[in-house]
Amino acid sequence: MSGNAEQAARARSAVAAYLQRHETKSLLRFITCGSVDDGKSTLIGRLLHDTKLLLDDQLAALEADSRRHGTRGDEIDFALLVDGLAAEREQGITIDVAYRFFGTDKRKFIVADCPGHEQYTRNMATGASTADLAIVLVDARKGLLTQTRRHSYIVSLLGIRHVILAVNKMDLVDYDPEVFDDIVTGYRALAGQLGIPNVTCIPLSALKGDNMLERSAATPWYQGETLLEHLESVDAGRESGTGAFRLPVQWVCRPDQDFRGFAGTVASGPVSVGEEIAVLPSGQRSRVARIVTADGDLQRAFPGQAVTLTLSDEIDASRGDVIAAASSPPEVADQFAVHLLWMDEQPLLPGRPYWLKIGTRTVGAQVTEIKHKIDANTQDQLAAKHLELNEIAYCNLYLDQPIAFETYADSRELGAFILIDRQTNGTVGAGTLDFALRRAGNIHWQHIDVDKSARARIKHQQPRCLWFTGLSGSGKSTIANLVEKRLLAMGHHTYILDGDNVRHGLNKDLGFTDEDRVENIRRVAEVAKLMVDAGLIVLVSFISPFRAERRMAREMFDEGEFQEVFVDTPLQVAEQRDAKGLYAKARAGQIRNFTGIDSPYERPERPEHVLDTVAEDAAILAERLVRTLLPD
Ligand SMILES: Nc1ncnc2c1ncn2[C@@H]1O[C@H](COP(=O)(O)OS(=O)(=O)O)[C@@H](OP(=O)(O)O)[C@H]1O
Ligand SMILES: Nc1ncnc2c1ncn2[C@@H]1O[C@H](COP(=O)(O)OP(=O)(O)O)[C@@H](O)[C@H]1O
Repeated sequence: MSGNAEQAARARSAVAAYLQRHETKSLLRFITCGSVDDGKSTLIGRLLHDTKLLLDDQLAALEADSRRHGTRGDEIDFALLVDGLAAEREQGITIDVAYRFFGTDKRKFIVADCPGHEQYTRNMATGASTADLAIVLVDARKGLLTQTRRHSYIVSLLGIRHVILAVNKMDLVDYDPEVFDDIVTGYRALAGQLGIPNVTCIPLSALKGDNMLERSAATPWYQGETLLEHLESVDAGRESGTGAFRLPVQWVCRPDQDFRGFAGTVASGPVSVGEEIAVLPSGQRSRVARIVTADGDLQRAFPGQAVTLTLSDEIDASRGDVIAAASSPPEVADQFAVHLLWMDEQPLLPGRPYWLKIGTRTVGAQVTEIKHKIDANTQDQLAAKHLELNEIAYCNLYLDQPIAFETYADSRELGAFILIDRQTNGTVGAGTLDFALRRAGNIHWQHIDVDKSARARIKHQQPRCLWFTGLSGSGKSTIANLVEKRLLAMGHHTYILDGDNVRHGLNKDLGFTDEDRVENIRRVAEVAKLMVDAGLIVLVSFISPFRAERRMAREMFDEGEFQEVFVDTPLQVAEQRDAKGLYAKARAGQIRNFTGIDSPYERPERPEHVLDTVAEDAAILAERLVRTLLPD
């Protein structure tokens, strides 16, 4: 195991042991937002230390560390306690969130601490996604800053309804109530704009301990709760929308013929034996026969419990389905308006296929439109064609299959999703479902009696899509042209879709930015699919520079129907040929985003055919390709 993995495993078992010890107390998860300069680390460190429930070994390590590196003489430097951030690798992405846990007589706490740096929006979103409350820290001397606004926006976006505005370093402004009041007035206005319903403002000095655990004599004008009092007493439980039973199926347990159980964690509930349920998205109904757990059967199960349900009817449900109360099942849809936070170095391109994971379900997904991106610092809405790392946008999202869902306002389990890159399997985005754009049931697939094989039969051919990819001037059009002539001579019914031609009509609105190329390929792949459905042999001749879109095109077709033909001509050679004079123009800076010059070409990894145009003549390559495709 790597150091990180070991650290993560240790942290997990420590968390589990801790939670068990404090089982009967309610749990508050919170996040702290602010920077080290605001005194964030000192605040968390003091909370952990002064509640005296800091794990002993952590404390020992801290005292040793402080003596070695501390900046405060013999005093313990609380900042050291939280600055060692645990790097967590989640789906291939490094997220710096440190989780700390502590408890008092009244409550147990898990605090997520995220770096406050501007670039770390994604870390903050990760920490905030499970939190019930956020402490937003401001330095009394500086007041509200751009980052205060950014943090509060992300807090509101992720549905946190309780904020403590911790006005820190009051000792450095002589505990002046006017300073505090001004900051509070400004923040209440901001919270109002962002729709954060519950805000509690506390004047503090984390360093001196004022109003942390005990009321400070230095702020006689403050009558409210101390920070710890508030954390212990606030009722920040998330009311789930309907509170109706939901269980996303994690796996189907089938040890023998007689037992079939659906295992998962109850997302909302409760659920009882005998209760009528519906399985979504199929809509089949049944009743709960048994609620099985490792410690025996239950009559009733509650949110957070891991259970296996058996049903009284033979019903098909698989991983990713949702079992729900039949009286109020979640909706089913395949198009949504969403808020999306982009977390990858590679930009988000509308039309590019990703995997979407929601609850236990994974489906194909595309952002069909970016409505606008949102400046997290100002909440201004800006036009955007793509999204960069840490950008947030309001988008339309389309899924390959309908899913059971709830809006994020109603359920974090069934209303929050992540996007996963299909090549790298890394998490590239995270978002919340705002509402369904189209109920899956509204547009039906029209059944047509005459099908692809009937159409192909009268043409005496097997419909195919020959997908030629390669640099401009590599020889795609030349060879496709020769192949078509040859096929026609053999009596086949064909059609060529050539980039240059299609860009004069169907795709004349598109240029050569990455996002326009993605859309260019998406459209031509859809057209090619229709033509194959019509029974034709289609030759597509597009640069199609990105693997993701060629893969998307491939996945639209049946097995063996799609044949990728890589016209493998080195850039140097294509540039030398320069049949259209475009390379010369690109080198002279007259054309921007030219493939191979200042726009990438991703070589195919496993094409069905590779044509070496340097070694062989176009006619020979075309002839060989036809013979390979149609050996008789
Ligand atoms: N910036 C830039 N980059 C690449 N190509 C350019 C550009 N500007 C114009 N052209 C001409 O457009 C043709 C490529 O269009 P495609 O639709 O095949 O391109 S892509 O698949 O969307 O990348 C391409 O045709 P081919 O040379 O036949 O490939 C060029 O003639
Ligand atoms: N072996 C070869 N295969 C294909 N084209 C070749 C070959 N050798 C030279 N060429 C020349 O290269 C150019 C390729 O242009 P074109 O077919 O329009 O490329 P693309 O469609 O990939 O942009 C043509 O002028 C063609 O005559």
